[in-house]
Amino acid sequence: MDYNGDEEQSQDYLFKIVMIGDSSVGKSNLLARFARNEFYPNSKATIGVEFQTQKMNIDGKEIKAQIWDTAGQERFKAVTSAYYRGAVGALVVYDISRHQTFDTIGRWLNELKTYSNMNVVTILVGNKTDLKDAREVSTAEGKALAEAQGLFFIETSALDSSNVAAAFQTVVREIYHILSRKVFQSQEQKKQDFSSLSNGRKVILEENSNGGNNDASRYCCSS
Ligand SMILES: Nc1nc2c(ncn2[C@@H]2O[C@H](COP(=O)(O)OP(=O)(O)OP(=O)(O)O)[C@@H](O)[C@H]2O)c(=O)[nH]1
Repeated sequence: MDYNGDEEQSQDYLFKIVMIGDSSVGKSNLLARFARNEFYPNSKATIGVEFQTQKMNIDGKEIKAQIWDTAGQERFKAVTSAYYRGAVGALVVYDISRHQTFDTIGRWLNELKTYSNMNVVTILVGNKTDLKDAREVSTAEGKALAEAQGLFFIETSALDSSNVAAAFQTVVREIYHILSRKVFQSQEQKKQDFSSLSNGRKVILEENSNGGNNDASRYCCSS
């Protein structure tokens, strides 16, 4: 086919997203609300690791988000490096009604930096906004930390559903846009390389749309 930049249309995208944050901030319930529209008022602490694959539509394109949830409690924590391996997005969650869960965000970000090997698209999530009277972390405080650390920011409630889908969509959309830019840039680069090689003659490139060795594949993991 002509090298027209459309070959990515036929690719499937699978993005690994990890959820981190202290115990009981609501990670499992955010995922349950997003993936199944469910909420558990008395959910138990996560033991080990769970994940859900969720189909999403971004810019008319079907994308699968493989969302990983692990225990915030140290004693239940699964093997850290395996949990982070291949992650391209992260939700770092705290509970707006417990300031101590906000104080540990720096530690979670350090862990993310240590174990993930590329620039992970990260959103800071202040959960439990339905607990208005018990709020201990202001929106301004959350926003300021996110800005200082270069993160996206959102406040959510898994209980009343507010902003839950938006939190996941923000991360997945940004990953998809970064990936699209990278694919576009590498295509432009290839075009330039070939036009200089062709010495002005017309060159038609054959591209294998399923070729694994491209920028897109680095953003994906196997299903
Ligand atoms: N009011 C309110 N409670 C919530 C919300 N999200 C979660 N909870 C409650 O908070 C508790 C802990 O929620 P989980 O989702 O299990 O928290 P977690 O972060 O996954 O906890 P670990 O598995 O221990 O890491 C449960 O009792 C939930 O019902 C929310 O948005 N609002």
